[in-house]
Amino acid sequence: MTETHPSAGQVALARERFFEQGLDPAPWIAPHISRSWRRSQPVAHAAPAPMGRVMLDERREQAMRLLACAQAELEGLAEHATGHGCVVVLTDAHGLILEEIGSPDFLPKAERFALLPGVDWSEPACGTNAIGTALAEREALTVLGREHYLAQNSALGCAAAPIFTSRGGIAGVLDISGEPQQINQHALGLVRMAAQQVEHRLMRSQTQGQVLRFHRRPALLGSAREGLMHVLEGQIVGANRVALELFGMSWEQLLDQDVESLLGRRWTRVEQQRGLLTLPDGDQIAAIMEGAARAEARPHRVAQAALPGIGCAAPSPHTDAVLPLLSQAVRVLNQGVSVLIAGETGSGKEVFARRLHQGGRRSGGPFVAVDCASLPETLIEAELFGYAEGAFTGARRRGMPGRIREADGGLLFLDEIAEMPLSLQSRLLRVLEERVVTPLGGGPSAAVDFDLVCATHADLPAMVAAGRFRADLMYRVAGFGASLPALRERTDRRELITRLFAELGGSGKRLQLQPDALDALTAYRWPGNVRELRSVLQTLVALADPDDLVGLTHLPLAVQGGPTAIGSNADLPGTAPMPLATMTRQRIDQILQDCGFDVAAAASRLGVHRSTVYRHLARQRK
Ligand SMILES: Nc1ncnc2c1ncn2[C@@H]1O[C@H](COP(=O)(O)OP(=O)(O)OP(=O)(O)O)[C@@H](O)[C@H]1O
Repeated sequence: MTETHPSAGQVALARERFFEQGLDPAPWIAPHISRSWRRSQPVAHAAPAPMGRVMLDERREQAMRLLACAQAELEGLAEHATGHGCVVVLTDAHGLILEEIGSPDFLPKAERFALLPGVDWSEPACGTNAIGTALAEREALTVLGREHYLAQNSALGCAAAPIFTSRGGIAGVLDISGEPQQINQHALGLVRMAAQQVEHRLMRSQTQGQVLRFHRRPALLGSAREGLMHVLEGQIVGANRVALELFGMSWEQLLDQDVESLLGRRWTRVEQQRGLLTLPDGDQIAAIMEGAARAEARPHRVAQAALPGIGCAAPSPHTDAVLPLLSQAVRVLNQGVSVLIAGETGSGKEVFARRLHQGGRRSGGPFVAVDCASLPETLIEAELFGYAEGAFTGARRRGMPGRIREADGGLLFLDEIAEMPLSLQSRLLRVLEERVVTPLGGGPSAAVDFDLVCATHADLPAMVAAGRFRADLMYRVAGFGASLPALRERTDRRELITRLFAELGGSGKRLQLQPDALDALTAYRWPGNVRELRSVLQTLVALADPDDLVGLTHLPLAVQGGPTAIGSNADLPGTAPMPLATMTRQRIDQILQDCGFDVAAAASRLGVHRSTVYRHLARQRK
């Protein structure tokens, strides 16, 4: 984008035409600003508030790979920002600020503008601004002074660039903000280049298949300016923007193509091959095919301060036994098939759903999660399908679009789908078939397009047999079944424990998990699965002093060994295996009793959500 900036007078004129006379501001202002003002018209004028610490930590955790890969650029840009009285900001794919560093002079002002971690700077939340508008326009741009939609931001100047995923989605946004006069073409160039670097690192951190690297100038192979294609099982599953430019193709045209038909046979299934690649225009350029995620391409280590609670945030997907299932599920989801995730409580169903979203074709769209179990039956209909103005007593005056409409263009995650009331199942099925939602209380219907992922820990076929779940809906939602192993069944649990211990602060405090402790942690049955594991590890890290050796005696008694270790029969009466569900129910009852029926305490000991315990109690009452 080339930018010749309008003068302050021109912007003032454009504002008057648009805000006071309701006219098109276009002749006086950059086209992206006028498009954005029009999109921003429903935005409220209140200052956005930051989300709570716990929620923000969750969002950071979800963006772990982005944070790890962007750390070096954040630090590099911070040097420039500090020198110019500015701050650097990294957001996630939805415009939520994850990180902010920079000039101590500007940080207090940034706080006044709510330019803070945990604040949503998407266009729907804040109107025209560099972060939200770069997300909406999918390009690097500046928004200066009164070009901001909200007058309260008119003393701010920002340059932002989107960071693209290798499938054309958006992973996040890098932004430099300061006084408007500090933000110029140079700042824009810097964030644009930094975003390209982050994209390069994100792609080089792929762990499966091969990566083909190429450039017209062999000397630039290995730099962030090289073209990259990610090849998995003979198909092109990812590419960076340089590759698209060199091949003159869009992501839609390039992705999922057969690598042999595009590049010729010699580039398939060979690693460490150097040679000449023929571009569509006939030019031959230098290329290297290599195995994905070579050691030097690992994401940067994230500084402890940058990511509280997670020491070395770069996940180590080599140790992730769930990855093959995830990549299968992404493939089918990308073909429009619904995915049903099954697994015990705490086994990571929601985490899996979020990873599906991140890896899928709609990663740039919203991820909308609805927990069907936590909503009362009377509210779930309105929550899902929305309602028209004044549809029922207590309804918001202006109506509500509903979660299904919010998921348009993205992914709808229906957690605990088995808890969906029978009366609503047919309505949901109709929406899934017709892709049209009609709000409660009438009003116009809206077309919707989203990918669907559901989760359950119930036995859906048994519920169908018992007449509690519609068979047609089950077939519709369970196009592909992804069954997550319980933690005690995971073959990679030793590596997972080691990694999580490091990520949850163990590496930041330089703690060493002793072999006897690791053995006991690996042998424990983990009825609350990864959730329980995380809570035990977090406690261990919190209680340890820097440089401590963490041994067997530091572990909770239950984990130290004995009755609940894998392979022990202590949970089982006689030698007959007990169904898992019964075992889990008995354990919840036991812990509830131990805790004097304090649900919060029992949930924390079990390592599950309080809602899981409430659901368990509700089931007993039926
Ligand atoms: N692979 C993983 N790495 C790190 N943390 C994980 C992983 N999988 C799950 N967790 C953590 O475990 C906890 C439970 O995960 P999640 O909510 O996805 O489980 P669930 O199966 O949906 O649980 P429930 O059935 O109770 O809703 C969360 O804190 C999550 O961050």
